[in-house]
Amino acid sequence: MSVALAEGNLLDVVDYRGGFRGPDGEVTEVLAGVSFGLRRSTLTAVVGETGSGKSLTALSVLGVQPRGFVRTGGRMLFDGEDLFAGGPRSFERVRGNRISLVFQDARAALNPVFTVGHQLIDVCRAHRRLGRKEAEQVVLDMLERVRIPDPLRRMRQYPHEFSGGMAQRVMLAMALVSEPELLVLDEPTTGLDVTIQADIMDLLVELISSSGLTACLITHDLGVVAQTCQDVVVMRSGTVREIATCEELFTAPRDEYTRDLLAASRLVEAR
Ligand SMILES: Nc1ncnc2c1ncn2[C@@H]1O[C@H](COP(=O)(O)OP(=O)(O)OP(=O)(O)O)[C@@H](O)[C@H]1O
Repeated sequence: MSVALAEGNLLDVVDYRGGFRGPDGEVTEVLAGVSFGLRRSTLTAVVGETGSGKSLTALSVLGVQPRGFVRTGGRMLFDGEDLFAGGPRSFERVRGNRISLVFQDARAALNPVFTVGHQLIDVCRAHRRLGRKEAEQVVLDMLERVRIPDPLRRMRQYPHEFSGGMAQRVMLAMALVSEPELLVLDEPTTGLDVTIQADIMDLLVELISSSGLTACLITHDLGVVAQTCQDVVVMRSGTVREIATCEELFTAPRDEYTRDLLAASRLVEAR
């Protein structure tokens, strides 16, 4: 599926292709021409069955594809600049800075030997020119914004002292402390209790709308998509099957695969 580049998109993924090299040296394509755009200040969901290429696409936006992945074509236009054309340096310049990633396993992403405050302050100072005291204040404010109770005490604690939901809030704070323009969220609430998932999604929606962020949410949960997202990209087998506004997708899906996906999700809900 091809898309016209829309004026004003923060990110355009254009005919992005790639795969993994097998023992015979041949590349087996798992992304077979992915194209979609992210409108500014909009939350876009990327949905699709397991193995459809959602995570690989998301990781590629940050230039952190898994070892063995080979790009065979396509462009990644961030704010008009083709990140691939500039090589690894282009990705290094924007990663963690203008583009942040939150993924599923928050505690695995935190370093167990440093306090949470120490890690957040380090990230803050790596991306913003702030003195230690100023960075501490920014981190404290951010922990409040992600609704961590008693943030000053929490800053002195280690990751193992945080529950899964609280650790995910810390990851959100870490992603936001550099004031990114684009936030990529890869299954950010999978593995958490249902009520905590809902809390985190509420928080995300509030942060996104209050800060004008552009965000891309990879998820299996169509219920979450219906409640939170404005745009939806449906992927299957390394291709984009449908791009629609959330309203269009749920009321008048155009693609047969989208209709199957919606029907399967309703079956799960009905159980
Ligand atoms: N490191 C790897 N080595 C080989 N193949 C891989 C690797 N990572 C992903 N793949 C393959 O690439 C394809 C796309 O994977 P990807 O993780 O992007 O799917 P996904 O849509 O995010 O799935 P899920 O919803 O299960 O996370 C799959 O067929 C997967 O098996």
